[in-house]
Amino acid sequence: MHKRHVVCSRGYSYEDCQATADWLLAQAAVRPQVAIVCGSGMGGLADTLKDQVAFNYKDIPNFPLSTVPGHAGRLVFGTLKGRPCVCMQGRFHLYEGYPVQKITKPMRIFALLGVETVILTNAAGGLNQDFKVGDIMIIKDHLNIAGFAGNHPLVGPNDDRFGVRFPCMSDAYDRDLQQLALDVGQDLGYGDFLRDGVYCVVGGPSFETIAECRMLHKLGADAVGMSTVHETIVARHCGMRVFALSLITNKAVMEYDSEEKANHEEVLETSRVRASQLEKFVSNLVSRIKPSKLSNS
Ligand SMILES: O=P(O)(O)O[C@H]1O[C@H](CO)[C@@H](O)[C@H]1O
Ligand SMILES: Nc1nc2[nH]cnc2c(=O)[nH]1
Repeated sequence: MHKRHVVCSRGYSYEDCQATADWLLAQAAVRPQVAIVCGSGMGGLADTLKDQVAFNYKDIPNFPLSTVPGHAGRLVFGTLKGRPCVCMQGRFHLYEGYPVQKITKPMRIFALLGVETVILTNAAGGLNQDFKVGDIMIIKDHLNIAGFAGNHPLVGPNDDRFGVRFPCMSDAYDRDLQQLALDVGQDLGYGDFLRDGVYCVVGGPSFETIAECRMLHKLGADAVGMSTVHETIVARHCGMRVFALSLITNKAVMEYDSEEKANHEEVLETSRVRASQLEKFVSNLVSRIKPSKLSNS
């Protein structure tokens, strides 16, 4: 094989991830069981953690930097309803110019910190015509269009210490956690705006054309965004359970006579409106997740 075809693992290797995990373990006393990734405008989730120890991404060795408005760029350790957690206040996206291995590296670091469950949140455009702006969609499956073409986070040499070469993805989103989330949503009185569906990731940063929205909907997607799927794949590859949700921040434009135009300001505004309900939803969910091993934090 020619050299230029080899995906280099420098910067993303097991040893690189271990070095960052060791640095974090030396700085923070909390031993997180749950990791939470905040979607666009949802960084307030991290502020709900108690007894916080927080790091700016720029101060964490070998960590990427956040460049998107609504993604602060802080890793926050603390407890949520007594459960030790770590929260990414700001995630990384392909369109920021990072290789897919880099945007997913935090998942591997979380696994090495001892995290068992990852909760991924995102802002997404609603393709399902029954969805309304402000709905919360529990993700039951995904479409990884970029992955079909080879832009996949597990491309490159496989390190068996993380996981197997060919991981299964038919159980990517933990079914027990989906049911638990439905129960939590019902208990909180969120039934009217709680949905489930299929999330499709695109590369971005442009929002979709009308023809693209129609195509994605026909392919079976209920919501579209530019994140989450890569993180799910890497988290599952290294053995963590995944729960993911989309906040439907805007309706995908599907008609040529529509005056609607997708924009990031509307995305952030919808996140702001639903912020406190999302925070309640996630903290109640976290408090009801059963740890598979006892914590020593
Ligand atoms: O997926 P999150 O990080 O919530 O962000 C979503 O919102 C941004 C577009 O407004 C894109 O980055 C899209 O992926
Ligand atoms: N690709 C994409 N990402 C989003 N994030 C929030 N809304 C949207 C959307 O309509 N499309």
